[in-house]
Amino acid sequence: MSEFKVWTRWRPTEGIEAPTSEIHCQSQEDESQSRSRISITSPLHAKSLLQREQWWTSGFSFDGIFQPDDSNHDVFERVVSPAIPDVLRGKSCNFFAYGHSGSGKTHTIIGYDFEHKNELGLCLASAHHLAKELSVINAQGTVFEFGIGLRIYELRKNKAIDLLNDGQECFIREGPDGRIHARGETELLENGKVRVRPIATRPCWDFGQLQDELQKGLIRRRTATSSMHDQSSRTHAIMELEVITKDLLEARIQVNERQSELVPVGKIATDIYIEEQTRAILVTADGKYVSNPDYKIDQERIDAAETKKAEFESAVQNAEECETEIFTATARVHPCLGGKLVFVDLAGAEFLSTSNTNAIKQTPLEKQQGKEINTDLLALKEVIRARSLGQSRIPYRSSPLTMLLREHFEATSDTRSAMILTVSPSGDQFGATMNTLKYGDLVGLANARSSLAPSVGQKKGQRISKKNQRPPHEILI
Ligand SMILES: Nc1ncnc2c1ncn2[C@@H]1O[C@H](COP(=O)(O)OP(=O)(O)OP(=O)(O)O)[C@@H](O)[C@H]1O
Repeated sequence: MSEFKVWTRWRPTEGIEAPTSEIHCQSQEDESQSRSRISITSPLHAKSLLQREQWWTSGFSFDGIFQPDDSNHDVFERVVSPAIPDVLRGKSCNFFAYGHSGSGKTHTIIGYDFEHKNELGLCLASAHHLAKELSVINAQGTVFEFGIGLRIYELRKNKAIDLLNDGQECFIREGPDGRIHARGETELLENGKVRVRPIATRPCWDFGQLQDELQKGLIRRRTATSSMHDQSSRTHAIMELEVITKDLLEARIQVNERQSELVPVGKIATDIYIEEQTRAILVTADGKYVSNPDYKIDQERIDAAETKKAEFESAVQNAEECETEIFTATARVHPCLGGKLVFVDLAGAEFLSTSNTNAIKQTPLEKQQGKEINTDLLALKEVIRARSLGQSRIPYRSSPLTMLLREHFEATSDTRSAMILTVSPSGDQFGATMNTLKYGDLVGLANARSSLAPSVGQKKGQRISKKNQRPPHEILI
């Protein structure tokens, strides 16, 4: 069974945010389950809020709470570091950051200080750690050199924007094999060949190279101005780190080439079949379809086209087998090939609720975006819930986000994944902070089957944890 944890991270107040207007926060730990609940109260000056909007308490949904003085390194050590051995076993581990604009998602996932290793965000700290582990494996003199393949893309509606390939738009589709592919526009090549490129993978052979590529990709990340914030993250950004070798990347190029060659041949076979069937049918004056007595289907022509198509299908299959063989051969030396860390910076919490006070100011476009983001976030929660309940049917098809993440989720059996909710203690952000925590509460409760929480003080063995009694979030009860 895979493990999915939900963490909360409070960011410090910034210079202009007066400490007097901080959200009052308390946490309570259920030691039997090692889970915490959070209560927040709006600062007294927020008179504009309705009574029910001034106080909120969660269930025992959170696996841990990071305080404003916890460093990125502290977060990495507790959240991601335990997953690195899984990645080195060739597994996937997924990490989601969710929070409103300015709450600390970028600080948490990428970081702003690249000089001090303690301040690297989770993605870069993981890359640093992984690169070190791979260099140890490579130094053992194996015939394979392992590196990290980097992919960065963002999800806008039902399209993936490839940030390492000039922002190429990729369409998310389910293939005949039931797998989800994100592929670019169809390119027409010579000899009628057709090519559709997958999301680009940048091979990185050391940490410095990866850091450069990541920063270049993120510069392209779209941010848009909105009526609510100077800058708002309205898209989900996905960063994948995969253990690769040159041979693996080459084999994937070959699969893509063979698939490109198959497309026109497959189309010709389909066209010939349809043409023959159409000629063999007549439409009568009263609109009925009857067989055409003057035409005999040219079965030889259909068979010839199908035979050619089968040749090309077999070439695709051979190329796919070569890719599989690379995994088999590499696994004899080390199982790390294909291991992945996936970081998802989810679109902002300001778009979660359509009933919050900010929503009134939303433009029609922002409202539409809000609905789409809402669909994605709720679908994600349902997928996490269905997986934790061990259900046979997981609703991946409910949204483009879950379709796209399906492959990663499916590779996460018996591995560790987590969601980090980034929140601001600023009183002005109370509504957005509450929305973020509410979403984390839904995910956490859905995820923890047995932890439907009673109200405060109802259950023995629960007490306010001393370790959470740190400023600036004072204990109110
Ligand atoms: N835990 C933290 N410790 C110190 N500073 C932080 C922390 N979290 C956030 N900050 C600071 O707060 C500011 C906003 O953070 P950040 O840019 O990460 O927010 P964001 O959620 O990514 O916003 P957006 O969605 O608009 O891009 C930055 O100046 C960042 O350095």
